[in-house]
Amino acid sequence: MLKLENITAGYEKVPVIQGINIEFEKGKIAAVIGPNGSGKSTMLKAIVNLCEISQGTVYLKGRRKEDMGNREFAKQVSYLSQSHTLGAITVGRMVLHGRFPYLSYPRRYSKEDYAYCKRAMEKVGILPLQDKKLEELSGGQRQKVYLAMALAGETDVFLLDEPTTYLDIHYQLELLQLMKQLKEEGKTVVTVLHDLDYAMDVSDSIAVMNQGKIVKIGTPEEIQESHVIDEVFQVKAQSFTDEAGRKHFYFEK
Ligand SMILES: Nc1ncnc2c1ncn2[C@@H]1O[C@H](COP(=O)(O)OP(=O)(O)OP(=O)(O)O)[C@@H](O)[C@H]1O
Repeated sequence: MLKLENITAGYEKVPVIQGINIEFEKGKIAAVIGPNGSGKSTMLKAIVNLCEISQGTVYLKGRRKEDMGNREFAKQVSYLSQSHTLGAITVGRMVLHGRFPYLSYPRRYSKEDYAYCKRAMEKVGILPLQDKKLEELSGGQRQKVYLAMALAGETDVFLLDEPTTYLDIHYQLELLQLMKQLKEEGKTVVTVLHDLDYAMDVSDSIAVMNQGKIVKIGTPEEIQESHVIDEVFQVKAQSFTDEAGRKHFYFEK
């Protein structure tokens, strides 16, 4: 579905990620894990033109990204950023931005656009907040607004950079459920996660990054067995299996 071939990318001509080769499949959830500064966000940003690609090619459904218009690409790939700018804008208007790639002259949102936004706000439980201004919301509520904006695009691919940030434990679990639901709908989900338990639980595959490179790609089981987590995070990972048969991690230095 989405393929990165030999991607080198960074900021102001300084490469941050190098030689990235990975394919994200339809109807699968891929988690990206790695230490702070290892290049996880940069990899997602490279896909959506938020940093400079100096080498390599991004393919979407077999087509080179540079052969597609930005708008066409944005109709198929949405991106939830780790950091957000705040404007004096209502929740409803913000979520409508997710429909931006679909706007054509005279740049008026259609009934369909409003319906998609309503559905997205319902999915993340923020419909009652739609007339509130973003600046009046808590961090977690805002995170849900940006998530709804990403969902409103009804794209085939979702790139989510640390989507659980600011969310309380209840909504973190709801978000994992939402990702699984997107997968059931045949969507491709790529998510940067710091919580390794969540990454193991939700994903079909895990890419481990360190110092700008992907050092391992595998199923959660393969990653668990490989000791790569110990190496890149410089910890000793221990695990136990709960009564429901789920494996949990804890770490020692
Ligand atoms: N806008 C930018 N301009 C210059 N350098 C940047 C910029 N954004 C990130 N970097 C650098 O790129 C490197 C990788 O950062 P990136 O945000 O991709 O890492 P990350 O793995 O997502 O980290 P974290 O887990 O802390 O979010 C870091 O050294 C960072 O300082």
